[in-house]
Amino acid sequence: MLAKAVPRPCSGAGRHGAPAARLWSVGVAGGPRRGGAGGRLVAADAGERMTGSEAVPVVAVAAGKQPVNGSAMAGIDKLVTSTVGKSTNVLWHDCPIGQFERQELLNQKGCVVWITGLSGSGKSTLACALSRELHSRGHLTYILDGDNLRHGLNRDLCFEAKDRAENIRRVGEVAKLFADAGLICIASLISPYRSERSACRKLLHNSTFIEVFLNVPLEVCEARDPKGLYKLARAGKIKGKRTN
Ligand SMILES: Nc1ncnc2c1ncn2[C@@H]1O[C@H](COP(=O)(O)OS(=O)(=O)O)[C@@H](OP(=O)(O)O)[C@H]1O
Ligand SMILES: Nc1ncnc2c1ncn2[C@@H]1O[C@H](COP(=O)(O)OP(=O)(O)O)[C@@H](O)[C@H]1O
Repeated sequence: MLAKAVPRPCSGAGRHGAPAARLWSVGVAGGPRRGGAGGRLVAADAGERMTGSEAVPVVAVAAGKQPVNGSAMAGIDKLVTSTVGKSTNVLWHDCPIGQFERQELLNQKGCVVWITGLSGSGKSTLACALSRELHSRGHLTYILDGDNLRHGLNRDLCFEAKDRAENIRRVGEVAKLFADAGLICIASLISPYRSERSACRKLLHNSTFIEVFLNVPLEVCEARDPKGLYKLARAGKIKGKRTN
């Protein structure tokens, strides 16, 4: 069923000429949907459109400038920016079209099916079969396959432990975005570290996270060895194929 939602602009919206103080309030850390590490900006009057001049303060604050009394920014009582990782002065922008509205549009719930297992255990095959089946039932899916992602997003990573951990972290973040978009996201990567998989599960606190372990014995995977990786590993020609 299609959503009843009328298209509305994103956060920080306000009627042209209206005092900016009406437009924003600092919201509710740990509110119902999501939030950054610090406080977050909530559109108090999000049904109205922001004009170019009103947009300046957000840009200015996002750039780390302080509001000045009597300036165009004087009406904004308080904008809270956060330091997140290596990024300073960043702001969380909310939009009235959120996960709920997108899910309504798609008539499905966003979630992540995370398939983990040894190389050759059948992750890609299962991901593809699941995607095909769900697609035939009218569900929108997207596969995040470890092999495929290493052709682009993760091409800078190798197979040392820290790179695998970063690989898993990035895929978790992308999976979170897909689930937030309302899709059924199927992630299929070796993801050998329990701690990293748990971190991904925690990231997905707004969506269902289903972990599927393909419990296929090493000997079976090695006998399949479709890419010849086990052979190379046994010959000492590649490293880092251990899981723990
Ligand atoms: N050590 C090493 N050297 C070379 N190639 C390797 C190595 N480990 C994995 N692979 C191949 O990379 C594919 C993707 O791995 P992943 O990103 O899923 O691995 S991980 O989650 O980061 O551990 C992975 O895909 P699958 O075989 O489909 O699992 C392998 O083909
Ligand atoms: N359930 C299964 N039974 C037997 N062979 C399988 C099964 N699933 C996958 N395979 C085969 O195993 C090999 C590895 O499968 P693949 O999906 O590429 O594994 P992974 O993505 O885990 O590396 C392929 O040749 C595939 O056809």
